[in-house]
Amino acid sequence: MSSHGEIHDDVVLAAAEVSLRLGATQALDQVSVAVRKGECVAVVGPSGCGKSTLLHVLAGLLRPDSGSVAMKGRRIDNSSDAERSRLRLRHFGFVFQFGDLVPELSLWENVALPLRLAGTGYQEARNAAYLALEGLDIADLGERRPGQVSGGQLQRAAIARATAHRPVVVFADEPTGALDSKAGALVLERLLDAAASYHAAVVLVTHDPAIAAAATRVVQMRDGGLVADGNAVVA
Ligand SMILES: Nc1ncnc2c1ncn2[C@@H]1O[C@H](COP(=O)(O)OP(=O)(O)OP(=O)(O)O)[C@@H](O)[C@H]1O
Repeated sequence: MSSHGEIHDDVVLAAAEVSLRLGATQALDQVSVAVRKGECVAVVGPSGCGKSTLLHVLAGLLRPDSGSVAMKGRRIDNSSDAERSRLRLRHFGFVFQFGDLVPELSLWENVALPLRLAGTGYQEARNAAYLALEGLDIADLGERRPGQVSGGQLQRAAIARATAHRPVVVFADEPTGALDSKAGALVLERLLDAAASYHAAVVLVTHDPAIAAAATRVVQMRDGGLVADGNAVVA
């Protein structure tokens, strides 16, 4: 039995005392954090404090040097690269600042891509993609390529792609960074709505206090460690 066995059922993702050295930097130092179903955890702190590294470790993109990461009580940090890729495709969604949609594919094909890679059939993936685009009010742009839509529409397509397969956790690293604050708040609202519609948890890295205020919980980092973990003041 892992050390996560006793954790409450609502915990979908838990890091226990994770440490990771990157080059000469102790990027993570004994960090423990649990993410519960349906909550939005904002990870904040000064540049270089380890926010993105924590997100990457929680998402199974990086392996910690020590400590453990578990999804729904099952260790993921010590599984093979192939297993972690499969897990990410099926159970996690990602939204990054500089959107990484494939330029040669239409928006709906981009949204369907994680589903197709996870083995979903063409028609089912297409339907799920259009449903997600519909939810973000851009179904009419489904046939366009990323180069043929605005920045805000691109962000919405990225949210559709991150949520169409109904992941357990959506990871967002500065998802609103390239937008002005009004557009940024709207994008975040859409992300939280999309996640809330099926109780997905959101782990959000941001340097923007206004964005963090929309989260249900704020985790503050400094020098690779957590310095605060508590409820956000909801504006
Ligand atoms: N591949 C790497 N090799 C060496 N050091 C790294 C590497 N990646 C990150 N670091 C260092 O690890 C620390 C944590 O980086 P990380 O990107 O997690 O910080 P962050 O809080 O997300 O920063 P920012 O807000 O500026 O994006 C930083 O000091 C960074 O310079």
